[in-house]
Amino acid sequence: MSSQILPYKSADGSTAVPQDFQVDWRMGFLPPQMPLSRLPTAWEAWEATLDAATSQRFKAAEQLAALGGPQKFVEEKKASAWRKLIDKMPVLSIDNIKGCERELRRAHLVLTFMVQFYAHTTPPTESITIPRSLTVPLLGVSSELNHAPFVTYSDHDLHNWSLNDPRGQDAVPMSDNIQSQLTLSGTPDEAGLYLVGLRMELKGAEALESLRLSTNEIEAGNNIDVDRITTYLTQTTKVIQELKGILMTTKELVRPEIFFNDIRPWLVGADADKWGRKWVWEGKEEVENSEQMLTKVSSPTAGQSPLIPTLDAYLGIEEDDSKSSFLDRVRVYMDHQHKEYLQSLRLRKKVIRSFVQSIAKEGGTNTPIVVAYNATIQAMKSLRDAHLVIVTLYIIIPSKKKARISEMDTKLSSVDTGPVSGEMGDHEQGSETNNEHTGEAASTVDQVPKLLKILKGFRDQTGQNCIE
Ligand code: HEM
Repeated sequence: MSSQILPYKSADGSTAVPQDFQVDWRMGFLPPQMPLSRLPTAWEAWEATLDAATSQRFKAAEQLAALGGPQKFVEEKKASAWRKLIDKMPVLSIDNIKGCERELRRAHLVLTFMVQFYAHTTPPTESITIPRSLTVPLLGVSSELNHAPFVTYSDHDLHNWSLNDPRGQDAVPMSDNIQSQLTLSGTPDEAGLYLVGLRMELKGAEALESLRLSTNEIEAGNNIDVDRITTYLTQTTKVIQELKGILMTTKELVRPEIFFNDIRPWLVGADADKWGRKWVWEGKEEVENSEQMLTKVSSPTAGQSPLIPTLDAYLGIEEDDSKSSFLDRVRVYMDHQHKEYLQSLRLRKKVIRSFVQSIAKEGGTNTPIVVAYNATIQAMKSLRDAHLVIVTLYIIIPSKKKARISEMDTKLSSVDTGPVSGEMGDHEQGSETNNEHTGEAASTVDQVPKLLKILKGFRDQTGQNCIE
């Protein structure tokens, strides 16, 4: 497949030719080549140990907290046996995959999934110590990739797919032919969750291309074809409307209670442990710059996708302080080329918007290009409306329900089944906002107004960018 790197201007506005920003005209932020489904045999120990975890369908400690009796005992025993395998696993060298992007991406996915299995099957009464066999290669791989040493949207979506029919790469529409490779919970709902992201990335690539072409034409500055740019904007609007439709298919593919109870607990960050434990990373001192890397350990979220912020940036949507600080927080989890690409667009002058504004000044807001631009802005606002519906269904309602149930349990029972005394106060790495990603019930219920305020703020601010 041919891959085209998008033209790029550096932050100071000078033209620069990127070596590789890994943005493909057809795949958008997905890699144009199918991600590896297995590492070479030298790293088979990792693949086999991950297989052992996925095939046993472990339950996370948070899920087990709701169980009792023999079932809980059996679950804890089988996960503990698996963790012992990891403890004994040798520290495999990554020297032979240095410089090999696909191998490094697969290694990052495999290692971060094993870290999540290891940490989240550790009973609440024990501390979480990620063994050297995972810490050292994970930090090494992350350093090579210049990526956070934690599971990110880039892992579970961008670099976690295969084609149902590899021969149908061109014959079958990609979005019908694509599926995710790995899940943590083993549920079809988790595969569905990742599929929605994959389909949005694929569809979104079409809008990125239209906006790139518009920007280039305006920047070139000679004989700008206003009708053509109007058409590009109309095409972009249509794509954004389709993105909304894809986002809403979450309701068909993912059951809210499965998301909240079975998927979410596996995706909780190291800075948001339910029992306030601080994760220990054994062997981290063996890897240069590990302390700095290990500050990037928050829960993954589709908010880490560069797609929507890149569309915002191309359209010149204003960022207030809240939006800027949100983007600054999530961009550290993006693939570094995507992060740089997004950053360059955010810092660049608003090429399309300024052009449309200048036409509106002369010709008024009924000019076709102004009408087309405003329709695109409205479509972005409407996409955010749909996202709010999803957040309400998948996080807000279930977290309120869970909080109600635990409140009733507390009233009914005098037995404390919660954290071991003394553990709660040790939440050193935590931050208020980190739980928002996965909707950690106990705290999210208190944070619901804040989360809604932020997301509604982003939605309303988008709408205010219509040219009047
Ligand atoms: C069940 C599905 C989803 C849930 C529960 C969900 C939840 C959330 C939450 C809680 C936030 C705000 C807090 C944070 O990330 O720290 C957020 C933000 C965001 N999410 Fe989602 N999300 C879902 C699917 C998606 C998908 C598929 C996309 C698109 C690729 C997406 C794009 C975004 C964006 C761009 C933001 C930043 C806010 C904005 O720009 O308006 N989300 N999401």
